Amino acid sequence: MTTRNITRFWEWGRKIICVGRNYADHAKELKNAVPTEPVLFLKPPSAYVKEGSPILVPHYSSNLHHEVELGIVIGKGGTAIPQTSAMEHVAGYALCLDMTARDVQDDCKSKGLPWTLAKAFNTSCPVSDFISKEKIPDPGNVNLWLKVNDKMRQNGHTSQMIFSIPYLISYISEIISLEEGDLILTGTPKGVSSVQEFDELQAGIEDILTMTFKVDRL
Ligand SMILES: O=C(O)/C=C/C(=O)CC(=O)C(=O)O
Ligand SMILES: [Mg+2]
Repeated sequence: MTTRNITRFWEWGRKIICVGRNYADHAKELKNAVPTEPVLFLKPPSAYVKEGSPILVPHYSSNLHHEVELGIVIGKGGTAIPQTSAMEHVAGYALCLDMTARDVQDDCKSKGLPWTLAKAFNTSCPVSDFISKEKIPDPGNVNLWLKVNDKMRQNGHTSQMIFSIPYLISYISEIISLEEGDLILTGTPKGVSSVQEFDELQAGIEDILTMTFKVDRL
């Protein structure tokens, strides 16, 4: 029997639950109201891509955006997890990108359709190596940044989140039971912008980790 290792959670085929509009400055830059409840959507495990492989622009989009986000790796599953014990369910963290076909998302929004085509395509979730819980003692207090071709585009701080990590774990798990190996993307700070074929994206979290991805087109 092969044993699964949580440090390679992206190979487990588990859920990716994404939180949207969790930073007021990002909600405002896209002219959205600041939410009073978390906005949720999903990506399939086929969205994962690791460094060394490219982010692919979907053939039906001409405006692919980067969104740098803190990912929470679930280590212990549960349903209706209380906020007070939520952090006991966290195995660790990952630096993630929520790649978004913004033109497609705008079209879906105007037609009242779900965001699947805009958010869930192959390679829409570039992910770093696993970051142990010990390396981030306070996940609500870390700096995230992203550069495109060496130019800083996003430079935010998780202290700016509207809904805290314990609140998100509790809120999500009441609706969608969490399982070991699931990943929660906690939303992006301001500064999202377009990327093109051949661009290089570099993202980092504090002085803990950086990751680099090239953009390609099928
Ligand atoms: O409502 C919109 O126009 C866009 C929302 C998002 O893409 C939400 C996120 O994914 C996020 O805030 O991280
Ligand atoms: Mg996002």
